Amino acid sequence: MLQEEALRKVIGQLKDPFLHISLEELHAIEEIKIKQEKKHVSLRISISKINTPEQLQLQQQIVSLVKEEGAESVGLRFQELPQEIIASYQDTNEGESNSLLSPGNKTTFVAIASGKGGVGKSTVSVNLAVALARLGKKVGLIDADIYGFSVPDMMGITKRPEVIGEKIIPVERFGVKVISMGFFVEDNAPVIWRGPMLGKMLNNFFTEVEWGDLDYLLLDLPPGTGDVALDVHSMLPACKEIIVSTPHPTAAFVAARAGAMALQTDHEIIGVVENMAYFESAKTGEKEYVFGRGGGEKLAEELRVPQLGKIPLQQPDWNDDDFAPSVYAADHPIGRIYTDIGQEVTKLLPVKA
Ligand SMILES: Nc1ncnc2c1ncn2[C@@H]1O[C@H](COP(=O)(O)OP(=O)(O)OP(=O)(O)O)[C@@H](O)[C@H]1O
Repeated sequence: MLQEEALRKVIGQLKDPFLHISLEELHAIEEIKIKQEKKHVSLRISISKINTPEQLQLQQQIVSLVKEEGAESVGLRFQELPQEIIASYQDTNEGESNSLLSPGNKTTFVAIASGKGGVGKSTVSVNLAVALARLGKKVGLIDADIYGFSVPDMMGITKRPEVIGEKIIPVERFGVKVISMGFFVEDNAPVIWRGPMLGKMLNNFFTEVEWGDLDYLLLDLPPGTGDVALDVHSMLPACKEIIVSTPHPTAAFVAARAGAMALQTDHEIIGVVENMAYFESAKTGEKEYVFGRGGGEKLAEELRVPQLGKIPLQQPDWNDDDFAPSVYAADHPIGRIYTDIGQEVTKLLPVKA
């Protein structure tokens, strides 16, 4: 009697002729159908390149192994492995050539920084990433706020990244490819690692993650001017920066410190976003400047950069079917402001050809 499990085992040991990785590891055996009475086995197998002499050779090996298991006839169909899986193995085989950190890479890095916590830096990072994706750009987002990761929850991500071969596949949400420390700790446990380990973790986010082609990779930095911000500065010398502040003049003063550090490390600041700028009454349309006024202007002036936008105080309309607590819909007034900021970013930092 022909057994599917036994067939999977013997075929799984064969290797993809180009990647030299076993079919089992590649999850390449897509389908096995057995007709016991006719002793017929039909198979569907994925490989990295089809219609080649190597495919023919593999075909012969499979047919003879299946016959050794007792089959009298074998039907075999090949299909191509998904591109991201092929790329993930090619990357590890060909070293760092496709890495985001390699010199020829066309991705523009944009770090979102703030002088202190709680000003809405993560909210801005998430919504700017979504806005750029809505504008048709290929966007990645690294939640580099390694101690205080919040991006997965904010975007309503419940999945965890898949690991294929030696590569991590980012989770895609609203068209944005996301990686967060939150994916790699159990039960929301706080992260107590220190400097060097964190630097390594961040490095892994660049080298071990299969990002594919990206126009923009946004980094939600931890607040302040700590280790991780420094690591980003040294790892990504060409990284651009957006500074988020609240309108209070003191907040702007603290944010200027993050700005000063960016300048010291030659990171170009492209602009300032003032978050929680005002509260607009739904009834009268009157604006109340709850957290003060003028901080964004002051900061922009001090750093000699434009203000990219002012975001009022308001929560997104939560949608129970597609819950993402911090993502504003495209037609929400704040969603539109983010689209404008996204457009401004694409003008200041055009996609590299
Ligand atoms: N424009 C806004 N209107 C209403 N609530 C907001 C706005 N921006 C941010 N918030 C809320 O403020 C809180 C802090 O925001 P967020 O986590 O983005 O700040 P953060 O600067 O990244 O903080 P931390 O650096 O401490 O992680 C969150 O609860 C968020 O939902």
